[in-house]
Amino acid sequence: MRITVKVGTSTLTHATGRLNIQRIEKLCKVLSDLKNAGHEIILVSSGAIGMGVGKLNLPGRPADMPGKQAAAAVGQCELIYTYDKLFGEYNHTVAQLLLTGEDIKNGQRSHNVRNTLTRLLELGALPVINENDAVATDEIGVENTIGENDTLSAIVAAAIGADLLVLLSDIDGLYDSDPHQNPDARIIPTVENVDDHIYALAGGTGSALGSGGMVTKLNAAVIATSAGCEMVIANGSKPDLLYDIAQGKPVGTRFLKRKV
Ligand SMILES: Nc1ncnc2c1ncn2[C@@H]1O[C@H](COP(=O)(O)OP(=O)(O)O)[C@@H](O)[C@H]1O
Ligand SMILES: N[C@@H](CCC(=O)OP(=O)(O)O)C(=O)O
Repeated sequence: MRITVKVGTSTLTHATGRLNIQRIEKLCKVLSDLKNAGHEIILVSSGAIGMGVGKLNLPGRPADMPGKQAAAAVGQCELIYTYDKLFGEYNHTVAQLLLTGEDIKNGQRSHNVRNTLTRLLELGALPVINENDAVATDEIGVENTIGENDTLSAIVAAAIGADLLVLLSDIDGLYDSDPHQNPDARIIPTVENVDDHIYALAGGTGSALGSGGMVTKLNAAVIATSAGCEMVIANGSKPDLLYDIAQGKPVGTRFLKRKV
């Protein structure tokens, strides 16, 4: 299977913004193993701004655009260095792609991105993708904000014909209301159609370092499932779940392919 995995900031970093070493080590180990088992893996990783916050010892996520861009420029270095090191331990070769909205929207450039990704997979490399936050302010999906990787990962999954998109978050899946607001919230195991009723369940981000919340994950589900790619939201604190998800076992929330 061709699997795109998106990992959110809250999975990769502690509340301080510093790298969660145990978490990222486990994630790289499982992804390496899935690759060894014959799956093609594309990783869309957030965390540049979060890690920049940690590395620059900032008190929190910057509110202004230049502050976010500077944090991203610092944090992206640490992020890709860490992936290169950890995947390298399992003999996997990492490739970095930093994309802007223009790279995805513009016909020729999106064609170039698709060609590059396809060739990297043919070569056995593991593409690690993030938005080019240091230069892009016109991010994908929403105007005047920076970096929204839920949508980016769905666009990538659709463009390269992935079979499965997994969004690893700080929560087990889509609930019938935000569990951080409502302790009685219940998880929804399967979604057949992302309609207004489903959108009405989604709230914003639950952490200081995350950015999208559930709404952007539902936008991603629409893009992925319309392109024939199933999508699963699962808890990134347990990377082992990826084994079950790849086998189609019930984990988190699975969004089924749209029927045509
Ligand atoms: N209906 C819902 N079900 C689950 N989580 C929800 C819901 N509505 C809002 N959320 C919030 O979305 C958060 C996950 O998104 P986000 O903060 O962007 O994290 P990440 O960076 O890991 O993607 C959850 O922690 C939760 O607080
Ligand atoms: N591109 C940004 C994060 C974008 C994003 O969508 O963040 P998140 O909600 O943590 O997945 C970064 O690397 O910091």
